[in-house]
Amino acid sequence: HLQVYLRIRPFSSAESDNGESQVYGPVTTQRELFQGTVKDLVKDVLEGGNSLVFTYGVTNAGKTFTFLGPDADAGILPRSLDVIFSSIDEQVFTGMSIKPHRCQEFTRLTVEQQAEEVAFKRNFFRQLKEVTLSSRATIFLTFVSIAGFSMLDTTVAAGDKISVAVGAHTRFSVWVSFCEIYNENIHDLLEVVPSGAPRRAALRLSQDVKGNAFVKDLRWVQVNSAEEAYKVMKLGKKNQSFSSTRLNQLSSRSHSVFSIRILRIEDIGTPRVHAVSELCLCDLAGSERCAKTQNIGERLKEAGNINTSLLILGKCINALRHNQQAKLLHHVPFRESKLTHYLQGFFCGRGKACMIVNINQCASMYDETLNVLRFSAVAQKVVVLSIRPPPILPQRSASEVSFIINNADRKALRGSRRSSLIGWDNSLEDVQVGWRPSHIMRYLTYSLVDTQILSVFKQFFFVFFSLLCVAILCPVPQRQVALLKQLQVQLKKERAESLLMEARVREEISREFSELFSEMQNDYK
Ligand SMILES: Nc1ncnc2c1ncn2[C@@H]1O[C@H](COP(=O)(O)OP(=O)(O)OP(=O)(O)O)[C@@H](O)[C@H]1O
Repeated sequence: HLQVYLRIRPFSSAESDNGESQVYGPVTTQRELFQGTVKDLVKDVLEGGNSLVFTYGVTNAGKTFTFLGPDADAGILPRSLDVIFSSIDEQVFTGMSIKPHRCQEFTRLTVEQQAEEVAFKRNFFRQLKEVTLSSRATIFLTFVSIAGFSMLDTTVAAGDKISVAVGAHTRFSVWVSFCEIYNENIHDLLEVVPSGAPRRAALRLSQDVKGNAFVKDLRWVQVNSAEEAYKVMKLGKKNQSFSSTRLNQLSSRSHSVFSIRILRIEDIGTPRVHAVSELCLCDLAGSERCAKTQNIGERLKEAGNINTSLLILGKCINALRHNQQAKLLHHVPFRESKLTHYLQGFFCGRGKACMIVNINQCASMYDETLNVLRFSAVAQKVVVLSIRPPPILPQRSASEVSFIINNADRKALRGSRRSSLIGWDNSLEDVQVGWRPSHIMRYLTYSLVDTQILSVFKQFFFVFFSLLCVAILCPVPQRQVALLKQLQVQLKKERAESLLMEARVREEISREFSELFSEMQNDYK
Protein backbone atom coordinates (compact mmCIF):
# COMPACT_ATOMS: atom_id res chain seq x y z
CA HIS A 1 0.00 0.00 0.00
CA LEU A 2 0.91 3.57 -0.51
CA GLN A 3 1.86 4.84 2.91
CA VAL A 4 -0.38 7.76 3.93
CA TYR A 5 0.21 9.68 7.14
CA LEU A 6 -1.57 12.60 8.72
CA ARG A 7 -0.02 15.18 11.00
CA ILE A 8 -2.11 17.70 12.82
CA ARG A 9 -0.72 21.20 13.25
CA PRO A 10 -1.64 22.84 16.55
CA PHE A 11 -3.81 25.99 16.41
CA SER A 12 -2.09 29.31 16.41
CA SER A 13 -3.12 31.54 19.30
CA ALA A 14 -5.09 33.80 16.90
CA GLU A 15 -7.02 30.78 15.61
CA SER A 16 -7.76 29.62 19.14
CA ASP A 17 -8.95 33.09 20.07
CA ASN A 18 -11.31 33.04 17.07
CA GLY A 19 -12.99 29.97 18.51
CA GLU A 20 -11.71 27.72 15.71
CA SER A 21 -10.90 24.97 18.18
CA GLN A 22 -13.94 22.92 19.13
CA VAL A 23 -12.13 19.64 19.56
CA TYR A 24 -10.83 18.30 22.85
CA GLY A 25 -7.75 16.24 21.98
CA PRO A 26 -6.61 12.98 23.58
CA VAL A 27 -4.64 14.75 26.30
CA THR A 28 -7.59 16.81 27.51
CA THR A 29 -8.20 16.28 31.20
CA GLN A 30 -11.63 15.50 32.62
CA ARG A 31 -11.58 18.86 34.40
CA GLU A 32 -10.83 20.80 31.21
CA LEU A 33 -13.64 19.02 29.42
CA PHE A 34 -16.08 19.70 32.25
CA GLN A 35 -15.12 23.34 32.45
CA GLY A 36 -15.41 23.83 28.72
CA THR A 37 -18.69 22.00 28.18
CA VAL A 38 -20.91 21.36 31.18
CA LYS A 39 -19.98 23.91 33.83
CA ASP A 40 -21.99 26.76 32.28
CA LEU A 41 -25.00 24.49 32.02
CA VAL A 42 -24.72 23.63 35.72
CA LYS A 43 -24.68 27.36 36.45
CA ASP A 44 -27.76 27.81 34.31
CA VAL A 45 -29.57 25.05 36.16
CA LEU A 46 -28.68 26.60 39.52
CA GLU A 47 -30.25 29.81 38.21
CA GLY A 48 -33.51 28.07 37.29
CA GLY A 49 -32.91 26.86 33.69
CA ASN A 50 -33.04 23.34 32.27
CA SER A 51 -30.19 21.60 30.47
CA LEU A 52 -29.52 18.35 28.70
CA VAL A 53 -26.07 16.86 28.13
CA PHE A 54 -25.61 13.66 26.17
CA THR A 55 -22.61 11.71 24.96
CA TYR A 56 -22.64 10.32 21.44
CA GLY A 57 -20.32 8.02 19.54
CA VAL A 58 -19.57 4.50 18.40
CA THR A 59 -18.88 1.73 20.87
CA ASN A 60 -15.56 1.91 22.73
CA ALA A 61 -15.12 5.62 21.95
CA GLY A 62 -14.98 6.81 25.57
CA LYS A 63 -18.57 7.94 26.29
CA THR A 64 -18.85 6.29 29.69
CA PHE A 65 -15.35 7.46 30.57
CA THR A 66 -16.48 11.01 29.80
CA PHE A 67 -19.80 10.60 31.60
CA LEU A 68 -18.66 8.85 34.73
CA GLY A 69 -14.90 8.25 34.63
CA PRO A 70 -12.84 6.32 37.14
CA ASP A 71 -13.06 7.82 40.64
CA ALA A 72 -9.52 9.10 40.53
CA ASP A 73 -10.48 11.00 37.40
CA ALA A 74 -14.20 11.73 37.66
CA GLY A 75 -16.32 12.47 34.61
CA ILE A 76 -18.97 15.10 33.97
CA LEU A 77 -21.69 13.55 36.15
CA PRO A 78 -19.80 13.35 39.47
CA ARG A 79 -18.22 16.72 38.75
CA SER A 80 -21.63 18.29 38.17
CA LEU A 81 -22.85 16.90 41.49
CA ASP A 82 -19.77 18.18 43.25
CA VAL A 83 -20.06 21.65 41.73
CA ILE A 84 -23.77 21.85 42.54
CA PHE A 85 -23.29 20.97 46.18
CA SER A 86 -20.16 23.05 46.69
CA SER A 87 -22.02 26.01 45.18
CA ILE A 88 -25.18 25.76 47.26
CA ASP A 89 -23.21 24.61 50.30
CA GLU A 90 -25.09 26.04 53.30
CA GLN A 91 -28.33 26.50 51.40
CA VAL A 92 -29.41 22.89 51.03
CA PHE A 93 -33.06 22.38 51.92
CA THR A 94 -32.87 19.14 53.89
CA GLY A 95 -36.60 18.67 54.40
CA MET A 96 -38.63 16.28 52.28
CA SER A 97 -41.90 18.18 52.41
CA ILE A 98 -41.71 19.25 48.76
CA LYS A 99 -40.90 16.82 45.97
CA PRO A 100 -40.53 17.22 42.19
CA HIS A 101 -43.51 15.98 40.28
CA ARG A 102 -43.95 15.07 36.63
CA CYS A 103 -41.86 17.32 34.39
CA GLN A 104 -41.66 20.77 35.83
CA GLU A 105 -43.95 20.63 38.80
CA PHE A 106 -43.73 19.86 42.48
CA THR A 107 -45.93 18.32 45.06
CA ARG A 108 -46.20 18.76 48.83
CA LEU A 109 -45.83 15.56 50.82
CA THR A 110 -47.88 14.63 53.85
CA VAL A 111 -46.10 13.58 57.04
CA GLU A 112 -46.75 9.91 56.17
CA GLN A 113 -45.36 10.36 52.65
CA GLN A 114 -42.27 12.04 54.08
CA ALA A 115 -41.79 9.11 56.45
CA GLU A 116 -42.03 6.77 53.44
CA GLU A 117 -39.36 8.77 51.63
CA VAL A 118 -37.07 8.58 54.65
CA ALA A 119 -37.63 4.82 54.96
CA PHE A 120 -36.94 4.30 51.25
CA LYS A 121 -33.73 6.28 51.44
CA ARG A 122 -32.52 4.35 54.49
CA ASN A 123 -33.37 1.06 52.81
CA PHE A 124 -31.78 2.14 49.58
CA PHE A 125 -28.49 3.14 51.16
CA ARG A 126 -28.43 -0.09 53.15
CA GLN A 127 -27.76 -1.84 49.84
CA LEU A 128 -24.44 -0.05 49.69
CA LYS A 129 -23.12 -2.09 52.58
CA GLU A 130 -24.26 -5.26 50.86
CA VAL A 131 -22.52 -4.40 47.62
CA THR A 132 -19.42 -6.44 47.14
CA LEU A 133 -17.80 -4.44 44.41
CA SER A 134 -18.20 -6.36 41.19
CA SER A 135 -15.41 -6.28 38.65
CA ARG A 136 -17.36 -3.76 36.60
CA ALA A 137 -18.04 -1.48 39.50
CA THR A 138 -14.40 -1.65 40.50
CA ILE A 139 -13.29 -0.30 37.17
CA PHE A 140 -15.58 2.70 37.20
CA LEU A 141 -16.32 3.38 40.78
CA THR A 142 -13.95 2.31 43.45
CA PHE A 143 -15.34 4.23 46.36
CA VAL A 144 -13.19 5.13 49.27
CA SER A 145 -14.90 4.36 52.51
CA ILE A 146 -14.14 6.85 55.23
CA ALA A 147 -15.96 6.53 58.52
CA GLY A 148 -18.98 5.06 56.85
CA PHE A 149 -19.05 7.56 53.98
CA SER A 150 -18.42 6.68 50.38
CA MET A 151 -16.95 9.30 48.15
CA LEU A 152 -14.99 9.71 45.01
CA ASP A 153 -11.30 10.50 45.04
CA THR A 154 -11.77 13.51 42.83
CA THR A 155 -12.99 16.60 44.57
CA VAL A 156 -13.80 19.79 42.81
CA ALA A 157 -11.25 22.55 43.08
CA ALA A 158 -12.39 25.63 44.99
CA GLY A 159 -12.16 27.58 41.73
CA ASP A 160 -14.94 25.44 40.19
CA LYS A 161 -17.50 26.68 42.69
CA ILE A 162 -20.28 28.70 41.07
CA SER A 163 -21.51 31.79 42.86
CA VAL A 164 -25.29 31.90 42.86
CA ALA A 165 -27.16 35.08 43.76
CA VAL A 166 -29.60 34.11 46.50
CA GLY A 167 -31.64 35.77 49.21
CA ALA A 168 -31.09 35.07 52.91
CA HIS A 169 -33.97 32.57 52.97
CA THR A 170 -33.36 30.84 49.65
CA ARG A 171 -32.78 27.10 49.90
CA PHE A 172 -32.23 24.39 47.29
CA SER A 173 -33.85 20.99 47.48
CA VAL A 174 -31.96 18.49 45.31
CA TRP A 175 -33.54 15.28 44.01
CA VAL A 176 -32.01 12.74 41.64
CA SER A 177 -33.31 9.92 39.47
CA PHE A 178 -31.53 7.32 37.37
CA CYS A 179 -33.07 5.19 34.65
CA GLU A 180 -32.02 3.23 31.58
CA ILE A 181 -33.61 2.61 28.20
CA TYR A 182 -32.88 -1.03 27.50
CA ASN A 183 -34.35 -2.74 24.43
CA GLU A 184 -36.88 0.09 24.11
CA ASN A 185 -38.06 -0.36 27.70
CA ILE A 186 -37.48 2.15 30.46
CA HIS A 187 -36.28 0.72 33.78
CA ASP A 188 -35.76 2.52 37.06
CA LEU A 189 -32.20 1.86 38.17
CA LEU A 190 -32.99 3.05 41.70
CA GLU A 191 -35.84 0.65 42.36
CA VAL A 192 -34.94 -1.80 45.09
CA VAL A 193 -35.61 -5.22 43.62
CA PRO A 194 -35.37 -8.19 45.99
CA SER A 195 -32.64 -10.62 44.94
CA GLY A 196 -33.99 -13.43 42.79
CA ALA A 197 -36.88 -11.27 41.59
CA PRO A 198 -37.42 -10.97 37.83
CA ARG A 199 -36.07 -7.97 35.91
CA ARG A 200 -37.25 -4.56 37.12
CA ALA A 201 -40.59 -3.41 35.75
CA ALA A 202 -40.81 -1.37 32.55
CA LEU A 203 -42.03 2.20 33.13
CA ARG A 204 -44.20 4.29 30.84
CA LEU A 205 -43.48 7.65 29.27
CA SER A 206 -46.21 10.20 29.94
CA GLN A 207 -46.74 13.80 28.99
CA ASP A 208 -47.70 16.87 30.97
CA VAL A 209 -50.13 19.55 29.71
CA LYS A 210 -47.33 21.33 27.91
CA GLY A 211 -46.32 18.21 26.03
CA ASN A 212 -43.12 17.53 27.98
CA ALA A 213 -42.38 13.85 28.39
CA PHE A 214 -41.64 12.37 31.79
CA VAL A 215 -41.24 8.83 33.10
CA LYS A 216 -44.27 7.89 35.13
CA ASP A 217 -43.55 6.37 38.57
CA LEU A 218 -39.84 7.04 38.29
CA ARG A 219 -38.22 7.13 41.74
CA TRP A 220 -36.78 10.50 42.85
CA VAL A 221 -34.36 10.42 45.77
CA GLN A 222 -33.69 13.52 47.85
CA VAL A 223 -29.97 14.09 48.44
CA ASN A 224 -28.33 16.42 50.93
CA SER A 225 -24.72 16.25 49.78
CA ALA A 226 -22.52 15.27 46.86
CA GLU A 227 -21.59 12.09 48.80
CA GLU A 228 -25.22 11.02 49.02
CA ALA A 229 -25.71 11.75 45.34
CA TYR A 230 -22.61 9.65 44.48
CA LYS A 231 -24.03 6.79 46.47
CA VAL A 232 -27.25 6.96 44.46
CA MET A 233 -25.24 7.12 41.24
CA LYS A 234 -23.14 4.15 42.27
CA LEU A 235 -26.09 1.99 43.24
CA GLY A 236 -27.90 2.89 40.02
CA LYS A 237 -24.84 2.11 37.92
CA LYS A 238 -24.63 -1.29 39.58
CA ASN A 239 -28.07 -2.04 38.17
CA GLN A 240 -27.35 -0.85 34.64
CA SER A 241 -26.94 -3.31 31.78
CA PHE A 242 -23.31 -3.77 30.83
CA SER A 243 -21.72 -6.63 28.90
CA SER A 244 -18.48 -7.55 27.33
CA THR A 245 -18.31 -7.32 23.54
CA ARG A 246 -15.45 -7.89 21.16
CA LEU A 247 -14.84 -4.16 20.97
CA ASN A 248 -15.40 -3.11 24.57
CA GLN A 249 -14.93 -5.27 27.64
CA LEU A 250 -17.45 -3.21 29.49
CA SER A 251 -19.91 -2.00 26.93
CA SER A 252 -23.09 -0.13 27.94
CA ARG A 253 -26.03 -2.07 26.53
CA SER A 254 -28.53 0.66 27.34
CA HIS A 255 -28.89 4.42 27.28
CA SER A 256 -28.70 5.71 30.85
CA VAL A 257 -30.29 8.93 32.05
CA PHE A 258 -29.30 10.58 35.33
CA SER A 259 -31.45 13.59 36.20
CA ILE A 260 -30.83 16.20 38.85
CA ARG A 261 -33.85 18.32 39.79
CA ILE A 262 -33.36 21.43 41.87
CA LEU A 263 -36.24 23.14 43.63
CA ARG A 264 -35.46 26.73 44.57
CA ILE A 265 -37.37 27.36 47.77
CA GLU A 266 -38.09 30.48 49.78
CA ASP A 267 -37.95 29.07 53.28
CA ILE A 268 -39.96 31.52 55.38
CA GLY A 269 -42.98 30.17 57.22
CA THR A 270 -44.53 27.74 54.76
CA PRO A 271 -41.74 27.04 52.25
CA ARG A 272 -42.65 28.26 48.76
CA VAL A 273 -41.12 26.91 45.54
CA HIS A 274 -39.89 29.63 43.19
CA ALA A 275 -38.34 27.50 40.46
CA VAL A 276 -37.92 23.88 39.40
CA SER A 277 -34.93 23.24 37.17
CA GLU A 278 -33.29 20.11 35.78
CA LEU A 279 -29.91 18.95 34.60
CA CYS A 280 -30.41 15.80 32.56
CA LEU A 281 -27.26 13.80 31.80
CA CYS A 282 -27.46 10.93 29.30
CA ASP A 283 -24.82 8.38 28.51
CA LEU A 284 -25.95 6.92 25.23
CA ALA A 285 -24.98 3.40 24.26
CA GLY A 286 -22.66 3.30 21.26
CA SER A 287 -23.60 2.34 17.75
CA GLU A 288 -21.87 -0.81 16.56
CA ARG A 289 -21.38 -2.82 13.40
CA CYS A 290 -22.41 -6.37 14.04
CA ALA A 291 -19.81 -7.60 11.54
CA LYS A 292 -17.16 -6.14 13.84
CA THR A 293 -18.60 -7.04 17.22
CA GLN A 294 -19.79 -10.48 15.96
CA ASN A 295 -22.56 -10.31 18.51
CA ILE A 296 -25.15 -13.03 18.63
CA GLY A 297 -28.29 -13.69 20.70
CA GLU A 298 -29.10 -11.10 23.37
CA ARG A 299 -26.11 -8.88 22.47
CA LEU A 300 -27.29 -8.77 18.85
CA LYS A 301 -30.82 -7.83 19.90
CA GLU A 302 -29.46 -5.09 22.18
CA ALA A 303 -27.24 -3.78 19.38
CA GLY A 304 -30.24 -3.70 17.03
CA ASN A 305 -32.24 -1.60 19.52
CA ILE A 306 -29.30 0.70 20.24
CA ASN A 307 -28.65 1.29 16.54
CA THR A 308 -32.33 1.86 15.79
CA SER A 309 -32.76 4.47 18.52
CA LEU A 310 -29.57 6.25 17.44
CA LEU A 311 -30.77 6.18 13.84
CA ILE A 312 -34.01 7.85 14.92
CA LEU A 313 -32.07 10.42 16.90
CA GLY A 314 -30.21 11.11 13.65
CA LYS A 315 -33.51 11.41 11.74
CA CYS A 316 -34.85 13.87 14.32
CA ILE A 317 -31.73 16.02 14.17
CA ASN A 318 -31.85 15.99 10.36
CA ALA A 319 -35.54 16.93 10.33
CA LEU A 320 -34.99 19.73 12.86
CA ARG A 321 -32.18 21.08 10.72
CA HIS A 322 -34.26 20.76 7.56
CA ASN A 323 -37.22 22.57 9.15
CA GLN A 324 -35.03 25.50 10.03
CA GLN A 325 -34.17 26.05 6.39
CA ALA A 326 -37.08 24.82 4.28
CA LYS A 327 -40.61 26.17 3.84
CA LEU A 328 -42.18 22.73 3.63
CA LEU A 329 -41.76 21.30 7.11
CA HIS A 330 -40.82 17.65 7.69
CA HIS A 331 -42.33 15.58 10.45
CA VAL A 332 -39.79 15.13 13.28
CA PRO A 333 -40.15 11.48 14.34
CA PHE A 334 -39.55 12.00 18.07
CA ARG A 335 -42.14 9.35 18.92
CA GLU A 336 -40.40 6.58 17.01
CA SER A 337 -38.05 5.71 19.85
CA LYS A 338 -38.18 6.02 23.63
CA LEU A 339 -34.91 7.93 23.65
CA THR A 340 -36.00 10.69 21.28
CA HIS A 341 -39.47 10.88 22.82
CA TYR A 342 -37.85 11.38 26.21
CA LEU A 343 -35.46 14.04 24.94
CA GLN A 344 -38.01 15.79 22.73
CA GLY A 345 -38.66 18.64 25.19
CA PHE A 346 -35.02 19.67 25.19
CA PHE A 347 -34.94 19.86 21.39
CA CYS A 348 -38.11 21.94 21.42
CA GLY A 349 -37.20 24.71 23.81
CA ARG A 350 -37.45 23.22 27.30
CA GLY A 351 -33.84 24.11 27.93
CA LYS A 352 -30.34 24.07 26.56
CA ALA A 353 -28.96 20.97 24.88
CA CYS A 354 -25.34 19.90 24.62
CA MET A 355 -23.89 16.90 22.84
CA ILE A 356 -20.42 15.58 23.60
CA VAL A 357 -19.17 13.53 20.68
CA ASN A 358 -16.66 10.82 21.43
CA ILE A 359 -14.47 9.23 18.81
CA ASN A 360 -11.52 6.92 18.96
CA GLN A 361 -8.72 7.32 16.49
CA CYS A 362 -8.41 3.70 15.35
CA ALA A 363 -8.14 3.43 11.58
CA SER A 364 -10.33 0.33 11.71
CA MET A 365 -13.23 2.52 12.94
CA TYR A 366 -12.84 5.04 10.10
CA ASP A 367 -16.28 4.58 8.47
CA GLU A 368 -18.22 4.61 11.73
CA THR A 369 -16.29 7.61 13.01
CA LEU A 370 -16.89 9.50 9.78
CA ASN A 371 -20.63 8.86 10.17
CA VAL A 372 -20.54 10.17 13.73
CA LEU A 373 -18.73 13.31 12.60
CA ARG A 374 -21.18 13.89 9.75
CA PHE A 375 -24.03 13.58 12.21
CA SER A 376 -22.34 15.99 14.64
CA ALA A 377 -21.81 18.50 11.85
CA VAL A 378 -25.56 18.57 11.20
CA ALA A 379 -26.42 18.60 14.92
CA GLN A 380 -24.12 21.56 15.43
CA LYS A 381 -26.28 23.63 13.12
CA VAL A 382 -29.58 22.90 14.85
CA VAL A 383 -30.82 25.94 16.72
CA VAL A 384 -32.63 25.20 19.95
CA LEU A 385 -34.61 28.19 21.19
CA SER A 386 -34.69 27.57 24.89
CA ILE A 387 -37.10 29.52 27.01
CA ARG A 388 -36.28 30.01 30.66
CA PRO A 389 -39.32 28.81 32.62
CA PRO A 390 -41.06 31.75 34.37
CA PRO A 391 -40.75 31.86 38.15
CA ILE A 392 -43.53 29.95 39.83
CA LEU A 393 -46.08 32.17 41.51
CA PRO A 394 -46.81 31.19 45.08
CA GLN A 395 -49.51 28.52 45.07
CA ARG A 396 -52.71 29.27 46.91
CA SER A 397 -55.46 27.03 48.05
CA ALA A 398 -58.59 27.06 45.90
CA SER A 399 -60.53 29.12 48.39
CA GLU A 400 -57.74 31.70 48.59
CA VAL A 401 -57.74 31.92 44.82
CA SER A 402 -61.46 32.34 44.72
CA PHE A 403 -61.52 35.40 46.95
CA ILE A 404 -58.40 37.08 45.70
CA ILE A 405 -59.47 37.46 42.09
CA ASN A 406 -59.79 41.17 41.38
CA ASN A 407 -62.24 42.65 38.95
CA ALA A 408 -59.81 42.87 36.07
CA ASP A 409 -58.91 39.21 36.47
CA ARG A 410 -62.53 38.31 36.68
CA LYS A 411 -63.29 40.13 33.44
CA ALA A 412 -60.39 38.45 31.73
CA LEU A 413 -61.52 35.11 33.02
CA ARG A 414 -65.08 35.68 31.83
CA GLY A 415 -63.75 36.66 28.43
CA SER A 416 -61.68 33.52 28.18
CA ARG A 417 -64.51 31.40 29.51
CA ARG A 418 -66.52 32.11 26.41
CA SER A 419 -63.88 30.49 24.26
CA SER A 420 -62.64 27.96 26.79
CA LEU A 421 -63.50 25.02 24.58
CA ILE A 422 -61.92 26.25 21.40
CA GLY A 423 -58.98 28.09 22.81
CA TRP A 424 -58.09 25.44 25.35
CA ASP A 425 -54.51 24.91 24.21
CA ASN A 426 -53.78 28.59 24.43
CA SER A 427 -55.26 28.93 27.83
CA LEU A 428 -53.09 26.04 29.00
CA GLU A 429 -50.04 27.96 27.88
CA ASP A 430 -50.96 30.59 30.43
CA VAL A 431 -51.43 28.15 33.24
CA GLN A 432 -48.68 28.44 35.81
CA VAL A 433 -46.44 25.46 36.20
CA GLY A 434 -47.95 23.20 38.80
CA TRP A 435 -51.56 23.85 37.75
CA ARG A 436 -53.59 20.87 36.72
CA PRO A 437 -57.05 20.58 35.13
CA SER A 438 -58.50 19.92 38.57
CA HIS A 439 -57.07 23.25 39.76
CA ILE A 440 -58.47 25.09 36.75
CA MET A 441 -61.80 23.44 37.33
CA ARG A 442 -61.86 24.56 40.92
CA TYR A 443 -60.78 28.06 39.91
CA LEU A 444 -63.54 28.34 37.32
CA THR A 445 -66.11 26.82 39.63
CA TYR A 446 -65.30 29.27 42.35
CA SER A 447 -65.39 32.26 40.10
CA LEU A 448 -68.76 31.23 38.66
CA VAL A 449 -70.08 30.69 42.10
CA ASP A 450 -68.82 33.98 43.42
CA THR A 451 -71.73 35.93 41.87
CA GLN A 452 -74.04 33.74 43.96
CA ILE A 453 -71.90 34.29 47.00
CA LEU A 454 -72.05 38.02 46.45
CA SER A 455 -75.85 38.07 46.42
CA VAL A 456 -75.97 35.91 49.54
CA PHE A 457 -73.54 38.27 51.17
CA LYS A 458 -75.78 41.25 50.23
CA GLN A 459 -78.73 39.59 51.94
CA PHE A 460 -76.72 38.90 55.07
CA PHE A 461 -75.56 42.47 55.10
CA PHE A 462 -79.10 43.83 54.75
CA VAL A 463 -80.44 41.74 57.63
CA PHE A 464 -77.43 42.52 59.78
CA PHE A 465 -77.79 46.23 59.06
CA SER A 466 -81.50 46.18 59.95
CA LEU A 467 -80.70 44.48 63.25
CA LEU A 468 -78.03 47.04 63.96
CA CYS A 469 -80.41 49.95 63.28
CA VAL A 470 -83.03 48.43 65.51
CA ALA A 471 -80.48 47.94 68.26
CA ILE A 472 -79.03 51.45 68.03
CA LEU A 473 -82.08 53.62 67.31
CA CYS A 474 -84.80 52.11 69.41
CA PRO A 475 -85.15 51.46 73.06
CA VAL A 476 -85.85 47.76 73.47
CA PRO A 477 -89.54 47.35 74.12
CA GLN A 478 -91.35 44.02 73.69
CA ARG A 479 -92.34 44.65 70.06
CA GLN A 480 -88.74 45.20 68.97
CA VAL A 481 -87.59 42.10 70.81
CA ALA A 482 -90.19 40.13 68.91
CA LEU A 483 -89.06 41.73 65.65
CA LEU A 484 -85.48 40.92 66.48
CA LYS A 485 -86.33 37.28 67.06
CA GLN A 486 -88.31 37.18 63.85
CA LEU A 487 -85.38 38.63 61.92
CA GLN A 488 -83.00 36.16 63.49
CA VAL A 489 -85.18 33.27 62.37
CA GLN A 490 -85.39 34.77 58.89
CA LEU A 491 -81.62 35.16 58.79
CA LYS A 492 -81.12 31.52 59.72
CA LYS A 493 -83.57 30.43 57.07
CA GLU A 494 -81.95 32.61 54.41
CA ARG A 495 -78.55 31.31 55.34
CA ALA A 496 -79.66 27.70 55.07
CA GLU A 497 -81.29 28.33 51.69
CA SER A 498 -78.24 30.14 50.40
CA LEU A 499 -75.96 27.35 51.48
CA LEU A 500 -78.13 24.83 49.75
CA MET A 501 -78.21 26.91 46.61
CA GLU A 502 -74.46 27.36 46.69
CA ALA A 503 -73.89 23.65 47.15
CA ARG A 504 -76.22 22.92 44.24
CA VAL A 505 -74.47 25.38 41.96
CA ARG A 506 -71.06 24.07 42.90
CA GLU A 507 -72.17 20.51 42.29
CA GLU A 508 -73.69 21.35 38.91
CA ILE A 509 -70.62 23.21 37.74
CA SER A 510 -68.26 20.54 39.01
CA ARG A 511 -70.25 17.92 37.15
CA GLU A 512 -70.27 19.98 33.99
CA PHE A 513 -66.55 20.54 34.10
CA SER A 514 -65.82 16.91 34.96
CA GLU A 515 -67.73 15.90 31.85
CA LEU A 516 -65.94 18.54 29.84
CA PHE A 517 -62.53 17.37 31.01
CA SER A 518 -63.26 13.70 30.45
CA GLU A 519 -64.52 14.59 26.95
CA MET A 520 -61.31 16.52 26.32
CA GLN A 521 -59.25 13.67 27.68
CA ASN A 522 -61.01 11.28 25.30
CA ASP A 523 -60.49 13.64 22.37
CA TYR A 524 -56.86 13.99 23.32
CA LYS A 525 -56.39 10.22 23.49
N1 LIG B 1 -10.01 9.97 27.64
C1 LIG B 1 -9.67 8.72 27.96
N2 LIG B 1 -8.49 8.50 28.59
C2 LIG B 1 -8.14 7.26 28.92
N3 LIG B 1 -8.86 6.15 28.67
C3 LIG B 1 -10.02 6.30 28.05
C4 LIG B 1 -10.48 7.59 27.66
N4 LIG B 1 -11.67 7.45 27.06
C5 LIG B 1 -11.94 6.12 27.08
N5 LIG B 1 -10.96 5.43 27.66
C6 LIG B 1 -10.92 3.97 27.85
O1 LIG B 1 -11.43 3.38 26.63
C7 LIG B 1 -12.25 2.26 26.92
C8 LIG B 1 -13.62 2.43 26.30
O2 LIG B 1 -14.25 3.54 26.92
P1 LIG B 1 -15.78 3.56 27.30
O3 LIG B 1 -16.21 2.27 27.93
O4 LIG B 1 -15.99 4.81 28.02
O5 LIG B 1 -16.42 3.58 25.83
P2 LIG B 1 -17.96 3.76 25.43
O6 LIG B 1 -17.95 4.69 24.30
O7 LIG B 1 -18.75 4.09 26.61
O8 LIG B 1 -18.30 2.31 24.90
P3 LIG B 1 -19.75 1.59 24.81
O9 LIG B 1 -20.59 2.39 23.89
O10 LIG B 1 -19.43 0.25 24.23
O11 LIG B 1 -20.27 1.50 26.19
C9 LIG B 1 -12.29 2.13 28.43
O12 LIG B 1 -11.33 1.18 28.82
C10 LIG B 1 -11.88 3.52 28.93
O13 LIG B 1 -11.24 3.45 30.18
